[in-house]
Amino acid sequence: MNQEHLTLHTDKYQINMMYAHWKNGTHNNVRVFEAFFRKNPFRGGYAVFAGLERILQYLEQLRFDASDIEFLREQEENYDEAFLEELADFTFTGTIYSVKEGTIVFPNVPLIRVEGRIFEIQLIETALLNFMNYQTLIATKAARIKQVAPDDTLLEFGTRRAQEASAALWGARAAVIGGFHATSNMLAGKLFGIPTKGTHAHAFVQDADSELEAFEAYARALPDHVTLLVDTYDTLKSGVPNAIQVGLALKKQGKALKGIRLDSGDLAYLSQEARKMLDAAGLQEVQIVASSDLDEYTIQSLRAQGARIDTWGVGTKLITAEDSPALGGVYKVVAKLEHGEWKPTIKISGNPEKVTTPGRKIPVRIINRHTGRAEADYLMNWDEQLAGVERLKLFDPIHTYLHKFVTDFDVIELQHKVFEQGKRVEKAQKLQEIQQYHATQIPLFWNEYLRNLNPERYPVDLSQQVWDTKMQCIAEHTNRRN
Ligand SMILES: Nc1ncnc2c1ncn2[C@@H]1O[C@H](COP(=O)(O)OP(=O)(O)OP(=O)(O)O)[C@@H](O)[C@H]1O
Ligand SMILES: O=P(O)(O)OC[C@H]1O[C@H](OP(=O)(O)OP(=O)(O)O)[C@H](O)[C@@H]1O
Ligand SMILES: O=C(O)c1cccnc1
Repeated sequence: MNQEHLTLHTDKYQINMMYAHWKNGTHNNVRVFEAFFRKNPFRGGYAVFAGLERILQYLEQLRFDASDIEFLREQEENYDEAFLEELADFTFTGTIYSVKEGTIVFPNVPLIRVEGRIFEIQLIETALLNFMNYQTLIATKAARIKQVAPDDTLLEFGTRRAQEASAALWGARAAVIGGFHATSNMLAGKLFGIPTKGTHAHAFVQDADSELEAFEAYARALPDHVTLLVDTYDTLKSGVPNAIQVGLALKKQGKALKGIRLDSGDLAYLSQEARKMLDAAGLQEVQIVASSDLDEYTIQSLRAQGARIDTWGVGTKLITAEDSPALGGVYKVVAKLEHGEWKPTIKISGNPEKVTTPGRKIPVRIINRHTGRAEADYLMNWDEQLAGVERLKLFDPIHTYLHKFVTDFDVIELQHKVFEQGKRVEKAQKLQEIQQYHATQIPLFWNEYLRNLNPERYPVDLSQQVWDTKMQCIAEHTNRRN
């Protein structure tokens, strides 16, 4: 995926702003933008950050080629030739700090901080949010599914229903970050090193003269990986008995039937009955795979009903994030470099939740040493220090009278440098390592913040300095208006 040319994968207004800055001589001004989201998806309590790898690949290839320049010339007669010449020499020279993929994250925590020339860092907003928002959404959905079936095998089956190819591929990768074990998408397997898995479709059964012949033919071809789809005609009267016949024949050859797949009907009842039939035939090792519009709700219900399902194939509802189809991540300017100093900048809104938090900030996670659990995320100014602080006041940034003190705590920095003056400084991490890292995040949080249904709001607090700066900025703007 390294070779994708996505420079014009941006909104026209970004290029218009670049042009207006260039025309007015402000294009070299250095600014800081932060990417964050305001509301958790799926009415949940958290999200799982993903999308960074694609953002880094995109930034590495960010050049306007001759056809891009020609297209811009055609699209906008106001663009000067000298501007287009400037674009021909464009490279990204900014510096970026980011949360690691797989990190459990919360609303209003800066996930990515981008610093550099406004000319460059304005351009990348659209693509950066596109990648972050989609992949974070899918990784989160996957994590929610993992939560209800932590010890079962989870297969990503969504490609045919995904919103086109990139979503299928990067969605499969995001699903693995959230805890899925394998994908049916072969290209995702090849590109990202994801294990691939597959059974067969109804078409293969319909193509043969009988279900049994289809099963036998399939087992002859792939004797080491036979999972048979048993619901084409009648699951319990035909599919399972035929699968058992093939399973017993494979056993005689010293091989084994790996599984059967249920794809319709009452999956709780059918899996229980199929389990009994397989066990009675001495095929205890045969696994039961289920698919059919599954998500965390159906899987949880099926498990509560005592379904005997070992492996879940999850497609549409995962890859399209069906019940929460977009994450509303935003990219906001928070500081300007003026005479060598970072000056905070704010966006005021009638909606208090949309007022931005100004300043070049560092997000940290406060871990209680006694419990080993996270107390809150804490946003502080880049030049603030927590080393030596013994008693830290945490207060709610909206209802400031709500506060607590923490005394014995560790501090985890959430962001690290991934791009430095235009050079990638973060190597691509193995996907399995990202998945493992994600898994190690879970015990850091009380279950009340992570549970799927009606979770508590995890505290994301501001340091006194950041809060004071915000109030000052609001006051300055209010005074200017009056
Ligand atoms: N025991 C169960 N409890 C709760 N939900 C179930 C149970 N069994 C199946 N489901 C879910 O109910 C839905 C059933 O879908 P639907 O009625 O469209 O048909 P189907 O049985 O899958 O058949 P077909 O695919 O032929 O349309 C699916 O989302 C499935 O995951
Ligand atoms: O249900 P999902 O979570 O999306 O999982 C993927 C679905 O894709 C296949 O169905 P197919 O395209 O053959 O159509 P179907 O819905 O009629 O089974 C498979 O049999 C699953 O049912
Ligand atoms: O391998 C399977 O069973 C599969 C793959 C994609 C979609 N549905 C099922």
